[in-house]
Amino acid sequence: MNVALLLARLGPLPLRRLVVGAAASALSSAVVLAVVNKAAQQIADNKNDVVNLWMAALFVVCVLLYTASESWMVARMGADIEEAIDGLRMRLLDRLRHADLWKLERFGETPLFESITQSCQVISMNSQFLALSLRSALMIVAVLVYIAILSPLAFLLIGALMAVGAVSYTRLGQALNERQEALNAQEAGLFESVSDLFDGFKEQRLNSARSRDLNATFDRVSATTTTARNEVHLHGWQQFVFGETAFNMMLGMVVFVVPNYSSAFGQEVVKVTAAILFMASPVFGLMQSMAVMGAADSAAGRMIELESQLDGLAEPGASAPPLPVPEDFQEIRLEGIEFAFPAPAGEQSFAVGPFDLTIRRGETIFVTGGNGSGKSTFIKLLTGLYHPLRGRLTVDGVDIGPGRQTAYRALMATVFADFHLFARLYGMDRPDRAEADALMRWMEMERVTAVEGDRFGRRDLSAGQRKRLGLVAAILEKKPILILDEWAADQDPHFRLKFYREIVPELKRRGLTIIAVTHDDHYFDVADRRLHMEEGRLSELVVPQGGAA
Ligand SMILES: Nc1ncnc2c1ncn2[C@@H]1O[C@H](COP(=O)(O)OP(=O)(O)OP(=O)(O)O)[C@@H](O)[C@H]1O
Repeated sequence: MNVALLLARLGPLPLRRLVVGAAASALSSAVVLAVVNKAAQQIADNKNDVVNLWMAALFVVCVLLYTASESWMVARMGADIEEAIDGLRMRLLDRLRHADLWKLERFGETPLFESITQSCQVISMNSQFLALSLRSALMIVAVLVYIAILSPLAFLLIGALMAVGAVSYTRLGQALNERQEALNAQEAGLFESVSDLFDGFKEQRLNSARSRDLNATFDRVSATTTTARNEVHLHGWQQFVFGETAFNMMLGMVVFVVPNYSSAFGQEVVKVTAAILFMASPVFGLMQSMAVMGAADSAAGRMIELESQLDGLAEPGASAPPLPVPEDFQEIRLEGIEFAFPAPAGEQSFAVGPFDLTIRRGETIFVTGGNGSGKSTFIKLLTGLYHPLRGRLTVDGVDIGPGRQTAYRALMATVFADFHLFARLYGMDRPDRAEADALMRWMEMERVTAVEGDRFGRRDLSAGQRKRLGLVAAILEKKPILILDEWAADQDPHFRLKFYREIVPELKRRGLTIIAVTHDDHYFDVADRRLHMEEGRLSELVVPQGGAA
């Protein structure tokens, strides 16, 4: 039981509380049955309707005990399961924050997103059924014990019928689970197609052939999802009807089979029949909650499995004790650094390096090269986001091993080509108001939005405007190294000129080491050095002298 495993992570107390609550609830309601049967028999034996007040008092106590234990158990269980989900969700997010970029890219974000949002919801909505299942199961056991006391033969026959029924019911449940898994896979496909529609909305609106083709795919995926869902409903009902039939068979056995083998049974038949009817609520409750629990349980299983998968995505040496890297470094050196993307079968893998390079403090370095030549991959290696297959990275001769990765990355502020503008300026407590305003004016953004506290007032901006805010945030970080990947690609000619002729030189004057990937050959003269990438190989080219536009 994955939900129980999840609960067990909080320590033994929640599971103990669950068992105690379920046992108290089951026992008190079984005693209610025994008291009612006994009182009814007393009235029948005495042939009068005098009420036994002791019995009445015991009845009231048991009903109150049942109500209190049931309410307490479900409320506690809800709180405990929410705490367990919160703990697991935070562990998943923590592992995700510390995941290795390259491994994460290969893993893909869909299972993570699905698990952290939908699975938590499914567990949270259905987990109280674990308490109800346990209570129902214990109640069935208590009633069976009561039947055993009344008539051992009836108990044996009913017990045997229930055992056979339970095995068949579980088998039907397994078949249902397989169909549920198939449905989950179909729904994931549907989700992917809908994401495609959102992500490519403009493209499909402009091209009716593409739109029709996309619709045909929806049609197919939606139809197979519907068939899978129908299968699940059908098997769910078949399982339920089987359960009801087995229950009716028990009643029939009590009145049509047991009396043939026990002459004394005549005195207990009414009580046993009442006991079986009393079992209807826990039996059907158990059947229903098992079906619902299946979804919660497989969601919990997915989350637990994802947790261990995320363990596998951890950065090599992530647990090494953190070591410092000098902020006033003089040079970063790459020696024989190599990296390769594994290729699908039959295709050639893309490899970069070996890179042998020294970057001196305060230099402005442009990285140029054609599309797909490996510039972004080089930047990911330089920033320590990708780990080289071979080679070493040093800062002032100190190896950037696992323990120094965090301090090394902390030297850099970046605006990647696919950068994300965060909702808040995370990691910056209170950016200096005057400095932030001056930067907004420098980026010619003061009429568009402003830094308000620790966030930008607006984020619904054009690609070029968002890049300007990204640069404001990067400068506010006050890191000695600034890394920009095709920053100016989205800028208009006026601001592109300003960026290369004014902003970059001023940032260099302030002492920043700037490494910028660029295709803007009009401005290559701005750099101190130009590194050129071709098919994963880096060479240094001569920088042209002086330019005006
Ligand atoms: N996550 C990845 N998985 C597999 N291959 C990748 C991955 N990222 C990049 N590549 C491959 O590496 C090569 C270089 O990609 P990279 O993004 O470094 O090029 P680039 O020079 O920055 O290109 P552009 O100028 O178009 O941005 C590409 O051919 C691409 O197929």
